[in-house]
Amino acid sequence: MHKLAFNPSVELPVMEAFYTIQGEGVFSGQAAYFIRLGGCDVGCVWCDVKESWDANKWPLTSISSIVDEALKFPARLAVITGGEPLMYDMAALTTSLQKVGFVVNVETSGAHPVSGSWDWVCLSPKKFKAPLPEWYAHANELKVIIYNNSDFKWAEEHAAQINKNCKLLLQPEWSKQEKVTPLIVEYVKNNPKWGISLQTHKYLNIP
Ligand SMILES: C[S@@+](CC[C@H](N)C(=O)[O-])C[C@H]1O[C@@H](n2cnc3c(N)ncnc32)[C@H](O)[C@@H]1O
Ligand SMILES: Nc1nc2[nH]cc(C(=O)O)c2c(=O)[nH]1
Ligand code: SF4
Ligand SMILES: [Mg+2]
Repeated sequence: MHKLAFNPSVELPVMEAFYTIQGEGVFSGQAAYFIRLGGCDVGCVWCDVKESWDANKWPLTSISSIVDEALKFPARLAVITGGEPLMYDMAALTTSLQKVGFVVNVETSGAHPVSGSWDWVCLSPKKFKAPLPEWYAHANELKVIIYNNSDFKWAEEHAAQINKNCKLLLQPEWSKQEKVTPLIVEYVKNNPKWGISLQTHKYLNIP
């Protein structure tokens, strides 16, 4: 195991934190404070936030100041994303946010072990580094990115292992949306256990 140069129960590399509307998934349309942690080793070729990958680029920020900033906005929904937030032990960040009244959601690939106290888990499995099976019990939302036709099979492989209460969503990869969105529409009509998730913030031109 790689040893971290910082203590994730005290501080974390924060690329950015911003108040916006959750654009994707079940919470789409809800005001939320996003905390984007630096660092990811999954390497998705189509990742829309590749600047996040190198954790060393981003300032170590104390958990208390992350929480203080979050409290400046009226919503009490926090979304932890990245990068891959589960690169780090999420216990301190999540419990600190919950203690002051936040509902705490995560966006994760599931490629790293479960940690943290989550109110809602969006699991978005990646072919580039598959999720650990322990995530299937924790996921509230399985959000599979469709980049090409082979991703429908990948989606079903994870749906077969997920807990029965988990929402199943297919989301077009942004650069391939014109090509894949019609395929997703037909797929969902034929396989109604799935729903569609769009990156609505990109249409709204908000962060
Ligand atoms: C940037 S990732 C960060 C969190 C975590 N590493 C993950 O992949 O779930 C946030 C969400 O954006 C999705 N995403 C990333 N790049 C995308 C793209 N080009 N098109 C559509 N969704 C994308 C991911 O699948 C994930 O659900
Ligand atoms: N508005 C907005 N909604 C989002 N949902 C998931 C995002 C992410 O990058 O994790 C994201 C994001 O970057 N912006
Ligand atoms: S796991 Fe998430 S942050 Fe990492 S490369 Fe893939 S989409 Fe980007
Ligand atoms: Mg995003």
